[in-house]
Amino acid sequence: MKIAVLGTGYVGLSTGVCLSEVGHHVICIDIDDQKINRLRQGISPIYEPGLEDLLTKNTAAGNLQFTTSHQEGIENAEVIIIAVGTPQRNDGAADLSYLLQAAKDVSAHLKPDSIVVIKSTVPVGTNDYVKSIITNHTKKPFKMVSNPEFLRQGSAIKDTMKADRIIIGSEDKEAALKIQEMYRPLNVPILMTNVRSAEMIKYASNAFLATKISFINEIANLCEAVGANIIDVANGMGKDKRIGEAFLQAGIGYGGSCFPKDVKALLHTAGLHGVDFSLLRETIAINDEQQKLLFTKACSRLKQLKDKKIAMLGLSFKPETDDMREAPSIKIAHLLHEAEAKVVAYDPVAKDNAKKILGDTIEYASSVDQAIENADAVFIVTEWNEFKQLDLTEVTKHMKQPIIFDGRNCFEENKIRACSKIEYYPVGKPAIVVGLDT
Ligand SMILES: NC(=O)c1ccc[n+]([C@@H]2O[C@H](COP(=O)([O-])OP(=O)(O)OC[C@H]3O[C@@H](n4cnc5c(N)ncnc54)[C@H](O)[C@@H]3O)[C@@H](O)[C@H]2O)c1
Ligand SMILES: O=c1ccn([C@@H]2O[C@H](COP(=O)(O)OP(=O)(O)O[C@H]3O[C@H](CO)[C@@H](O)[C@H](O)[C@H]3O)[C@@H](O)[C@H]2O)c(=O)[nH]1
Repeated sequence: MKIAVLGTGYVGLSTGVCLSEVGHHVICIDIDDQKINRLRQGISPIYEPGLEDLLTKNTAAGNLQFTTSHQEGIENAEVIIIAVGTPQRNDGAADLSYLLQAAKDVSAHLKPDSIVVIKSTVPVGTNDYVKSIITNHTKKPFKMVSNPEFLRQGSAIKDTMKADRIIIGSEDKEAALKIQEMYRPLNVPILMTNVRSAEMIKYASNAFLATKISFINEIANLCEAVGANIIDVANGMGKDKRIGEAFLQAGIGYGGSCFPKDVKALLHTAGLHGVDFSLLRETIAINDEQQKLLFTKACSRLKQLKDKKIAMLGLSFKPETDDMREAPSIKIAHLLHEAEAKVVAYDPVAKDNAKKILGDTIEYASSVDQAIENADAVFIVTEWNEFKQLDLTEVTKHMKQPIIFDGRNCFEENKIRACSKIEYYPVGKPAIVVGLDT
């Protein structure tokens, strides 16, 4: 099938690369010529495991092309997938300006009877709105399908190739069957719905997962207060199939380009329809507080943060990505900066993106060793494998005071107790102090 993808971000690029891998002819279009130039050279503009290999392989095989020309990309395509950004507006609603421009770009070059697929996350009713825009800009017949995306950053290729489900929402059976055909080689479950249900499934899924995280974080805070252990509690809860083990990792809150904005957008949609979705307000409020947890604990333990050296391990919003959008590290860095602490951060891949947001609010180390040298405390912000594998005896030896605030519960108790001197503060579990009087 000849497919055009608009937008070579996390979603568009992963989708384009995977559809080419299963034998389709894909042309990816972006307005960012620097991205397209890099992609043409086989260089991925984002850090995403496995992406570059498939990119190089399918470009060489002739299945995958890149262009900045909407005409070149769209005029021969049977299926046009829109995967442009829908960021958050100041009032919490989704900003649809990129999408509406993309719709105009599509209508200018549409081949008759092609199918326009909206993969971007869009509020209920947006597909109908986009359909009216395209109809107003072209006389050619076309069909529309809503096909929201559920991949996670850091595992985008795996999530696309082995998706739990694909949602195809359309009022046009022929168009839905064609998109089903497009995905058939992936051999994953496909669910057909109407357009508005498809749009809602995306927001409901993200809001549910975000709420699950806020719920487990509140349980973790309660565990600390009553002397329970969140790891055992989450494990015990997760064994119940009705609850499930996934997304019960307590920590310093959710971040990223999706949960924060999508929960707010759903709340905004509810408000527009007179529904008071107070649960979502609480999900957001709990998350905002949880992101301050390490800072609050450090203030209480160290009393005065002024001129203290804090080593921040991890900047990206989760491991295996260089994405800094809504990363908890941003709030933590600002709080520490306001308290006049000296922050030295290390992240295996997110340093360049972090610099664009945090500038010289913090210093950037090029290794864990450099960050922790002579530190008064370590904050573990992102659970990169590199950090989970650290030898805590070595780490604490190089610190001024062996104090670790672990926002992602990276270490087993025996590893901590093997240290001769350490103060270790996890989330939702009792602190561990070895070899020190506190
Ligand atoms: N990032 C994720 O993990 C994820 C997962 C599922 C769904 N989503 C949703 O998918 C959508 C895209 O997210 P993303 O993270 O990939 O975005 P992104 O910001 O990484 O990429 C969007 C790309 O679209 C390009 N673009 C903008 N207007 C264009 C146009 N008119 N023609 C061609 N290209 C254009 C931009 O230059 C940019 O490269 C959003 O709606 C998001 O909510 C994201
Ligand atoms: O048990 C958990 C799981 C996740 N997180 C945090 O939640 C955030 C989001 O993580 P994750 O969902 O793994 O990454 P995303 O790439 O943001 O993916 C989410 O957002 C995407 C965009 O809509 C959806 O497609 C995915 O299905 C959805 O999981 C991160 O900050 C994680 O640290 C936790 O704190 N505890």
